[in-house]
Amino acid sequence: MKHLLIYINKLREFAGFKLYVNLVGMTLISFLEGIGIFLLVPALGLIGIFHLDTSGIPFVSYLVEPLQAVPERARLSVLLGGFILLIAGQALMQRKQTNLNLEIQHGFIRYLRVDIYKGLLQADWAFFLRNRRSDFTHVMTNELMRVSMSTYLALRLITTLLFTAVQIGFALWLSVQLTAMVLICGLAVALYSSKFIKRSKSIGDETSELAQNYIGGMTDHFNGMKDIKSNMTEAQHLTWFRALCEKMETNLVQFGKTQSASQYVYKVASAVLISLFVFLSLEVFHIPAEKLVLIIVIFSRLWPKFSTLQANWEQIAQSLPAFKSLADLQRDCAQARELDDLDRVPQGSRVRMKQGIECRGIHYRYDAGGSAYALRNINLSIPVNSMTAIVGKSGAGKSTLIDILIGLIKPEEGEVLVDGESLAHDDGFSLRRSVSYVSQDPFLFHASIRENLLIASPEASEEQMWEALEFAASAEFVRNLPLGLDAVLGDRGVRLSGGERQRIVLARAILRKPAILILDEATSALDSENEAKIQAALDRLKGRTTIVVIAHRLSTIRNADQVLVLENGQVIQRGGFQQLSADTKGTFSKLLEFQAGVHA
Ligand SMILES: Nc1ncnc2c1ncn2[C@@H]1O[C@H](COP(=O)(O)OP(=O)(O)OP(=O)(O)O)[C@@H](O)[C@H]1O
Repeated sequence: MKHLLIYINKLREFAGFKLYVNLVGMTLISFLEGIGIFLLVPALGLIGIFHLDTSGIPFVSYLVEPLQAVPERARLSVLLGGFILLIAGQALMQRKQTNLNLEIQHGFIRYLRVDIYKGLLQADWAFFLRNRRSDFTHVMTNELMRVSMSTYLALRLITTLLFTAVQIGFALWLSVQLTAMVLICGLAVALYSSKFIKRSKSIGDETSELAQNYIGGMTDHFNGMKDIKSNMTEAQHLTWFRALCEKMETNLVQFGKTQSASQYVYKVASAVLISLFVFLSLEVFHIPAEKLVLIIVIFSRLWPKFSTLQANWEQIAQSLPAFKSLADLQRDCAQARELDDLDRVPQGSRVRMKQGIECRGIHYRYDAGGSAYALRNINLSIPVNSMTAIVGKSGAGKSTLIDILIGLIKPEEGEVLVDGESLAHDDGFSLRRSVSYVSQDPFLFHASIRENLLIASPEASEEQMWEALEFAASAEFVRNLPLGLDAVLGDRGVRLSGGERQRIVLARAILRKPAILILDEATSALDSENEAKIQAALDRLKGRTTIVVIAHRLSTIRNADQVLVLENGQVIQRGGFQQLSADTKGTFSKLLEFQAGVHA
């Protein structure tokens, strides 16, 4: 419930005045709808179609008596004309209100989408390390739709309640005894039906879990389609998918059945109640026929409202887990927020490094309570415009060190300094803005090469793009593509070879004119010829840009000014390439020897 209130409040914040207009409109329409029928029966009686005495009925006689001033022959036409006007007015209001409804509902969905996406973008990298990506997709699609629909439904529920209260007021005016009796019966049915609400909530929990598994599974399967096809595990995946779909089907059918069961209870109760009601009115309370007709009219309109209230409430109860998922995600994003004002980021300043970057006493654990340190007491310096190579076995901590260097994750102990100054909050971003980072698993969008390049530097000219492609030894193959720069790459660049992908990503990194270029295994998929070309290009960059390279293939770092050897999260050796190769007892020369043996 707490979470439902949060989103009702958000809807109020988003829609403001429009929402109140809409709520009043909804109540008014229900009221007019009720009044039309409410007046028609006694009015027909008044003009002599029925023999009803309306003088004793409050409100009704007051409203329809002016009809008596109309000549008798014209009464029916005037009455029906008035009825048409009332309904037409109500239909017009309904149309306006439906349009306003649409605007508010879809606007609210857009508002939530942007709000959540913005929250995710503002969160730090550690947050993404802790969470499964497909869960974000799940929350932003299934759960968000359930939340926006049910928030709105909750507001409609309030207007239905209002309308119901007005109707009850009329009914009480007409007969306290009979109204009290109907209310007590209604309450008894509502109490009995509370089990349907509980059941809806637990079905909703399962709906959320199944939808989460569905999106998670789909994402994994489509990302791993090459593995599925090459290992021929299609049948196992189909079995998993079929079982999940069956559970989803059962879950939705169960919810539908719960709703129809509660509607059934209301329908049966309504028949029993009306019969009892008519019997008591005529046989016990001796209520006049015209009052009885009115009360029947009122309750025949009121009772469906009770069952609508029940159905809406079940729908909301079924969505409560979605409210919780959305609220939890927004809360977690807010707790992990590193960027306050997203719109400021692109215009932010870049660092002008004069001396270099330094790490002092850095410690880092992925699991804060655990004993495994990914980095332990790291002390190093990276001089400006030099080339530093970081080497070490798999799992030594190389990528973690890079993440700390560029401020993606914060060290548990120790600090990173730029030109001797600790990275204060905003300076951390100015450093990141000055870095071009090519990761082990570079990312290309399903768009043209041009769009992929421009995402890094929207202002770049055609000439600059070709220069960058030339640098990354990719100009030739791009020129040979039928559409050149406008060739579309496919999901994550799937239409290119691994080496071609790496070269495009490298070109994108260079196009940004970074102060610091970080290459994490960025040339691992290249053949010797293209790797040599990139080596030459990096050599030309030396002295103008600070370059940090992580490489398993040690031949690629021959020209590095400094080599840092990591093992178990610690720097165990440092020095120039030749110096470390000459130290025959050191780890570096052993790594070199091993690679020479492998490649011999
Ligand atoms: N997201 C993560 N959550 C938990 N532990 C992690 C995570 N990423 C890395 N680690 C652990 O931290 C340690 C250092 O990992 P890191 O990726 O920095 O090594 P690496 O030297 O870059 O390895 P590789 O050469 O294989 O890429 C490893 O023990 C790894 O298992």
